[in-house]
Amino acid sequence: MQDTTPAQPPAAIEIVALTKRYASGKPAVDAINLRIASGSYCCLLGPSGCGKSTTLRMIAGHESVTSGDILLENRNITDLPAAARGTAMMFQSFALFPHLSALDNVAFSLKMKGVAKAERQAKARDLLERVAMGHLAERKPAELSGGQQQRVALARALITQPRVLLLDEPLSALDPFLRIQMRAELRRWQKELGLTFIHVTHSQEEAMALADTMVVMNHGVIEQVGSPLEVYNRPASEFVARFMGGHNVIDTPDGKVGVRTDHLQVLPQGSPLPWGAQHMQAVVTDVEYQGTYVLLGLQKQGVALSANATAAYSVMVPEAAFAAQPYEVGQAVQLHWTPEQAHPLTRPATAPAAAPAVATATAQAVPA
Ligand SMILES: Nc1ncnc2c1ncn2[C@@H]1O[C@H](COP(=O)(O)OP(=O)(O)OP(=O)(O)O)[C@@H](O)[C@H]1O
Repeated sequence: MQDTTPAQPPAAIEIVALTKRYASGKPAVDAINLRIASGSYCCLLGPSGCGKSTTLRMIAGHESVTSGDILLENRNITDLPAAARGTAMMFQSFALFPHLSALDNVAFSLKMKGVAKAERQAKARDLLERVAMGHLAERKPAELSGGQQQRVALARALITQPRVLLLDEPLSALDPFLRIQMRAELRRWQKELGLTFIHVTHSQEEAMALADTMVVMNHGVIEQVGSPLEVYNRPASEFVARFMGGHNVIDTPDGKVGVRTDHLQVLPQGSPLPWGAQHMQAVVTDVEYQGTYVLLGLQKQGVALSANATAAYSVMVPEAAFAAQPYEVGQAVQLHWTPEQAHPLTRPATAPAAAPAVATATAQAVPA
């Protein structure tokens, strides 16, 4: 019989039951399974201490593995030294040598390998040209802007011709404006080079902007793997819904559900509800003007409000709708939503993932 199963894109990295235990107690990374498609941009995302950097360092070979396996294009690299893996790492601070020119920084690893000066400098110059830094090749890092240093760091990582580029918070040293600009450059480089990028970040916004696939981690386990659209629209757990932001977690008789702040609707008390709508009574606790919309903070009716209490629910009301029907702090209202807009949150916030099948991180577009 013919096999009609769609072929999976080849995996650049496959992680099988990978565990890291630093000391007794809960592992920093707890038996995670993950498959990262070749040529994709994958972001490992999660709060501080969730195990994302440890995972990246184990892939890089900068951290030993307690148990489990790491495969790069079907080659088991778990116990190989970092330089023999086919990966390269780009760090948060770029880690450029301050006393070396951009050219010598890029050529450095070839020098360590004993490559002749003319050859290594030609390769380094070629890579600096590729990242539009050829004209600044003789400058020292201190004479370069943050964005230029990042380009040098990228060229330096690429000179070893890695199959997979690992990026540990590569944008966090940049100011907010430059961060957004360099984010776009990283994305463009990844597509142009056709390499697999694995990028660690704690920023939801950064991961959403960059990733083909987001891997959301918490307490050493993977909570969810999916495209930014899938993760944002269908958070799998209460943790993911709260961590991604823009969602309300609502207790219903059938369990907790997630409803986006722009999908939750508000009506004055006593107004007729749309047919089939699910609803609850609430009190307005905050009214914030945000330009194109007004953000209402609300609390379930009957819950005592203290001065420092944060709103339990948020609703985005378009500016024009708020002008037509304004709301005030202290006002009793009805919140409603359609069943289609409510996504069941299957797991409690801190429970470890159920025994996972190998989660697959697929590319949306795999450049040649
Ligand atoms: N060298 C180490 N020795 C002992 N514990 C460590 C070590 N490195 C990390 N840990 C612990 O392992 C857990 C995961 O750390 P990890 O650095 O991977 O988290 P992270 O998600 O990258 O956090 P951050 O965003 O703060 O860097 C944390 O509880 C951390 O304290």
